[in-house]
Amino acid sequence: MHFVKVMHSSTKSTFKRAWPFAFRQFPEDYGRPTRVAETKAETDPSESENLLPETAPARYSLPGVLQGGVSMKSASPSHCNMKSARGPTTSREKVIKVLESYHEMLDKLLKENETNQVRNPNIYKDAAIILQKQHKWVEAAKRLGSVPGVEIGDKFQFRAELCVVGVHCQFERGIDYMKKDGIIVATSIVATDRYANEMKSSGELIYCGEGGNPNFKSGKPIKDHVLERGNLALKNSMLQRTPVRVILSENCKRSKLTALRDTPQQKNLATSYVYDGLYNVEELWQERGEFGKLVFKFRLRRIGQPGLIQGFPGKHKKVTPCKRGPLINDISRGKEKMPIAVVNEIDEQRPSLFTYISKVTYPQSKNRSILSGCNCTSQCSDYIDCSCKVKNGQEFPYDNRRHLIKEKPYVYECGNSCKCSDSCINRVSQLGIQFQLEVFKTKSKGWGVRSRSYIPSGSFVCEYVGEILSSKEAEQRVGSRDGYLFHMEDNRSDRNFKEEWKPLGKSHPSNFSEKVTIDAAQYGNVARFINHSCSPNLHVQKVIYDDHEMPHLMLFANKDIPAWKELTYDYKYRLGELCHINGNFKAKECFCSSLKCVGKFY
Ligand SMILES: C[S@@+](CC[C@H](N)C(=O)[O-])C[C@H]1O[C@@H](n2cnc3c(N)ncnc32)[C@H](O)[C@@H]1O
Repeated sequence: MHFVKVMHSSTKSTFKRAWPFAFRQFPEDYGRPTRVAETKAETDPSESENLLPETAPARYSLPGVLQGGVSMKSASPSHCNMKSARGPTTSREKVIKVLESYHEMLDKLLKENETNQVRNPNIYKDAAIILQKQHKWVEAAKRLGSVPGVEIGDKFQFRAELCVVGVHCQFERGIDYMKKDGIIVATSIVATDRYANEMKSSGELIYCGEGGNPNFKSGKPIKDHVLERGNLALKNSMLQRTPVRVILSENCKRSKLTALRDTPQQKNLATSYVYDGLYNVEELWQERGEFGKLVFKFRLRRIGQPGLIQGFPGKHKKVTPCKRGPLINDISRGKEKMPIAVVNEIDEQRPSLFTYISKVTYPQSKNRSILSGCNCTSQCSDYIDCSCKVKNGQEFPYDNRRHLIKEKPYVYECGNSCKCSDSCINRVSQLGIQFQLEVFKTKSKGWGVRSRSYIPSGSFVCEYVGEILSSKEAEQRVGSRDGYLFHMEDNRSDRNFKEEWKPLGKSHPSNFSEKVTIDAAQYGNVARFINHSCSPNLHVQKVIYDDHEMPHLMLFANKDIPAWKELTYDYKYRLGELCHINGNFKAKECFCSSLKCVGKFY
């Protein structure tokens, strides 16, 4: 069990509070987080971004009792002629009226904007703000519970429409909140498919908290989520048992009319928002997100209401390709920096048992002196004569983004005996896995591996880790577990390799003459699940960085790899001479489905 402390300060005093957070290790489940057993709600200092005043007392609508009594499911003005001759009287009519006003204002602003050279990206928000200033929004204050006149299934075209009808009064933030009895509680959330939100068919929503998201334009660093603002409000909603309105968003084709005014990028895709009713927050926990930082996850369950919409509306593929939750949250059991989930959408099978190890234990070198480290005191890139650079053929193998520049017989990274700093440009693969990998069940190749995020070409992905076997031991194991054997040939007799050592004015120590095999059947890491492909997106690079001479087998991306694409390498790398060791090594039918597939692999 371990504890994560989340600190925040109070507005009234400077006292700081530590919030204990518990994760239980399930032997069969590799660390599913526990329910947070906290009973006291906490206050948040920063509420300046709330758009509506909080003067009115918190009002509840009983779950299931929706006001207005109108059965129409579209609140869009173009679909509704609910106006009374005397002006709007029912809540539903008020909602429709304000949406009409919003669209009129938007049309006006869009027309004015047509002549401008630079398009105003805030036009949708501006239209809503003008109406707010004219006191035309339906609600004068934020409220808890359902909004009179808005029905489950009502669809909205713009985020700003949610504000004018009072369903969700934040233009950009996913979580809206208000003060109730001195503490902040969530009023509504918008679950978009941009973040790792997941809708379960049972009316259960796993919602990713806010903050720390990447901003590629500003280059701001990605941070851990903090228990403040919306995240704190959702936690308080759980403790106070207050309902939260849920709005689901989907990407959809824009209407022809709107598309006429769109920029080319906007033309095809737009988002629409569907009100899905009231939910209770049941549980929260922290986990590593897509970018390796800690994120808050909230489990919300829909309160029994009519008009249930199951799941995100329309096609909703982007949230996660796996509709079922992970079978195992982290198969490495904390041994990697990032958890590695195991998912299976094909059947009920779990991966067979093995011991997860994150490092290969190499025998100690007899010839330490030759591979001694460099003397650079800060970054090796600052030194022309860095001895590690010389070893690499007078050039660093990695560029400034730490991407491998080209495949080489061997790469020499700075190691323990080097004097340079840990952030040296020549330490890359030894830092371990940097992308959120996932083990998943494939249709025809057993388990496979994919990344939850995009991997740029040249990035280090993972090491092939397992037990070190001598040739003799390997021979004995061929046949029984050849699927996990990786034979490492000593190609230091290669011409290229000899060339690399010329600048050092000596020949390479060759006491690594023995052929070595890595067996990942019983002891291994995520790489043991990576399948073969005849047109792979990874390649194997031998990397030396410790003061022993044996190379590490490092897998690098050999092309840009989109998120969720299966990671593969060509098994020719791992077999070398092994298939000739004995006749038990049989070719297997290849199911890689690449156009270049040769039908078989070893
Ligand atoms: C290192 S394991 C890869 C993980 C394996 N799929 C699993 O379920 O554990 C190698 C084995 O995966 C299967 N495999 C890998 N690539 C394949 C491919 N392209 N076509 C068919 N089977 C493949 C073969 O059974 C092979 O012996």
